[in-house]
Amino acid sequence: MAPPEVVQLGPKSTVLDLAKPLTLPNRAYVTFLAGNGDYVKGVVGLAKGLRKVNSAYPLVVAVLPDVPEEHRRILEIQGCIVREIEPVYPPENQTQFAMAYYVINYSKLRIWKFVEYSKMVYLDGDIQVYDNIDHLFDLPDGNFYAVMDCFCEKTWSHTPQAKIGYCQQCPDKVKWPAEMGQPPSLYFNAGMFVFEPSLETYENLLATLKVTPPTPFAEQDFLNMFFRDIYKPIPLIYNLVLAMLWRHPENVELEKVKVVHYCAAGSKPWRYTGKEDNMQREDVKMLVRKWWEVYSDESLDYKKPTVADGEAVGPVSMKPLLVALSEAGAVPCVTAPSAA
Ligand SMILES: O=c1ccn([C@@H]2O[C@H](COP(=O)(O)OP(=O)(O)O)[C@@H](O)[C@H]2O)c(=O)[nH]1
Ligand SMILES: OC[C@H]1O[C@H](O[C@@H]2[C@@H](O)[C@H](O)[C@@H](O)[C@H](O)[C@@H]2O)[C@H](O)[C@@H](O)[C@H]1O
Repeated sequence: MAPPEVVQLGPKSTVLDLAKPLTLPNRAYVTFLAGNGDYVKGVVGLAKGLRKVNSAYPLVVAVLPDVPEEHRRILEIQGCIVREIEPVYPPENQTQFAMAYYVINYSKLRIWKFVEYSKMVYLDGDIQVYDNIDHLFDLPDGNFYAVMDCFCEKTWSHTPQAKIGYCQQCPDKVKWPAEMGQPPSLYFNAGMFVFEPSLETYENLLATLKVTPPTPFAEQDFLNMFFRDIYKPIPLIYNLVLAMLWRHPENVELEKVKVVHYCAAGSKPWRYTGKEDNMQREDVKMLVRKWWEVYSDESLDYKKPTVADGEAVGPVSMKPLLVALSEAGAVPCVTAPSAA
């Protein structure tokens, strides 16, 4: 079976027509925060990680009403743009089909309403960015970009693919049997994706959800169904689902990974105890330490820029404009982030 076509990210080449007015691209990273628990630490870490890699775009945090004012203030002090959203619940009396813990994740769908942005990169709060990924915003419009997930963890034991040992990460190891029909469509992890906010898409998402019974992986299953025709896999360096380290080490070149997703049981750095399966692995312990190095680094705390600093006042950086101008040869070179 031919390996899935994974979008390759080549060097950026933008020719700018200076005759046209230069406008800052309205782009942003976005994450989702629910509850009054400790996920706020994950989001603070993400905000500091994006700053450490000189991301040109702000971080929007979509918060549910149950996120306390104190947590919202912490995020604003870290330069985040905090936006309250209403929860999204799947059809009544059917939520027992979704893993209860995931039902709240349907609320992620509200970010399609953020139409003041033309392109956004969604990142879960348990994700950390260790290398600049701004070039993802330049991927062609009209598609949904995300990294393929893995079906091998126990959380997938309910699925036909897990029952026969099939995984899209190694489709030739256990081939999908012809008698079971077509293999499952390529399936992405919904902890990270590149998308274009749109009211039309948003309305369509909610209308479709109303007639779609929940399934175990909640909004992740739903988004995979909804975007299956325009889903384009991108390399796993943009969302290393931690279990890939022990499930498919042959697919992982850890030194090239730009984004780490601490989604394996016990791997959330801010509550790490090392007691769960695989949590004593040297690579896991190194990645948890790496997360804490960013989270604890006070030099990465947000410092409100002033006009005197030559930066825009507020969380929007001048970098996109400077990069654009330098590519047009209009100002001394400001290097755009390297492509993957
Ligand atoms: O109590 C919660 C549970 C989830 N989340 C948000 O929803 C995302 C997805 O949930 P989780 O990380 O638990 O899913 P995983 O990727 O670990 O399966 C988190 O990263 C957070 O951004 C949250 O803010 N509070
Ligand atoms: O609500 C469903 C969630 O589904 C996904 O998490 C899963 C998935 O990655 C599995 O493959 C892992 O086995 C599992 O541990 C992990 O929790 C997304 O990361 C998360 O954002 C969210 O959409």
